[in-house]
Amino acid sequence: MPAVRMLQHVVGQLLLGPACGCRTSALPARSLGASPWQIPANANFHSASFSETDRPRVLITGGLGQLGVGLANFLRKRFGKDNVILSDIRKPPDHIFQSGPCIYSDILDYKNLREIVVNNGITWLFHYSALLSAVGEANVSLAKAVNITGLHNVLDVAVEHGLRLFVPSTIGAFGPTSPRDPTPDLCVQRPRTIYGVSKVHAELMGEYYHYRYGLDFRCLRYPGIISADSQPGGGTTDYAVQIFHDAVKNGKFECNLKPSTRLPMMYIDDCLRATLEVMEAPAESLSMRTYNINAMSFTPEELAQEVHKHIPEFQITYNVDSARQAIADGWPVSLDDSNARKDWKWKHDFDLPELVTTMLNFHGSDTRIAQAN
Ligand SMILES: NC(=O)c1ccc[n+]([C@@H]2O[C@H](COP(=O)([O-])OP(=O)(O)OC[C@H]3O[C@@H](n4cnc5c(N)ncnc54)[C@H](O)[C@@H]3O)[C@@H](O)[C@H]2O)c1
Ligand SMILES: C[C@@H](O)[C@H](N)C(=O)O
Repeated sequence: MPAVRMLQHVVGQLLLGPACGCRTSALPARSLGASPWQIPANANFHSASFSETDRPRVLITGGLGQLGVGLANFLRKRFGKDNVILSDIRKPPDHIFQSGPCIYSDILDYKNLREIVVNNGITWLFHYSALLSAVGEANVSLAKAVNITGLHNVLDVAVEHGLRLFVPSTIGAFGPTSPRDPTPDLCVQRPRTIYGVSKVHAELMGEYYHYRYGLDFRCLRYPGIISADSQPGGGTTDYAVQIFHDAVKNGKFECNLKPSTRLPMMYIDDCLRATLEVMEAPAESLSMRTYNINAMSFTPEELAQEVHKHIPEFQITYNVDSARQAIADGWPVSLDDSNARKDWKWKHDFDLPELVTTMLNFHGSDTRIAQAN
């Protein structure tokens, strides 16, 4: 067989994969330089090579946003302070810098990402960098770069170094033509935000890399996440965090969504626990690689009523932001997370009353401290 045809044949076989449906181990071109078909004899790109008895060495990208610091604290309790590296392009406040390893990393810089993974022996990567729904619409070209090009860099580095990779998806990965109450794991996904489009892309690319290259990709679709000690980064569900700050500080809150806008929400402790649980789940228990997780759904009106039980003078007014409202109107009302509950025993702890009590206690005690000083 002439050399060129022989090469075409080899590449063709690699692209088609074995008839049995087993995973192929050809890597994307960037991982092996110019010759994608030169696979080393001892290549093992499955994270099964990672000994389950060892503690993972963790990198979190975009770690200085609403969720990353909480994730780092949570993982450090389990795996040790120095085994979890926070990274971001932002400068950390002193208390975060002193709480454990925290470094600069721009996910658009592939070489820098690879250097961090190699120099620190990273085995697990949590990819949190993103532009959220509202800020993404305000800067589509940056959102495309961070959410899509950044993801490509992370996928390639993860496959090249056999990492276990977690990428969060979102309720925003669904759109107005998806079934909305409840939204199943597998259904029409036609989001109308760049954020949603980039997250569907992330789900599909991660799953493609899993089946094509054996990447240990794991993904959860988070609801709107509510946290007490961190500020949200420009999403549509931000009102459900801000309401607690304003209720405690001013006794009133101006909401940018309509009173009847029902969305899926989750307290951060449940979100972080779900994230670790899916990362620690045995691969054979995962019947899919992207799961919905669900906790509670409420409207601004219902949230305000619950806050009112604790702060009787609390008042809510509405000044609807049409851009955010349009986004929220196309999102699910609740997620069907029965697959997560069945496969890896997911169960949420916080419903609306516990959420509100916890959030107000947190802010209330802060306020008392502030007044005492
Ligand atoms: N917060 C939620 O309600 C929610 C819900 C669903 C999914 N998620 C997902 O969880 C992840 C974390 O969310 P979050 O709320 O912490 O987001 P956030 O907006 O608060 O933080 C994102 C971080 O990414 C960083 N970043 C931006 N460009 C970067 C770059 N080029 N390189 C490295 N870092 C960069 C930002 O500096 C920021 O600190 C995101 O992927 C988000 O889509 C969040
Ligand atoms: C839902 C979630 O992805 C984010 N909080 C947003 O509103 O954009």
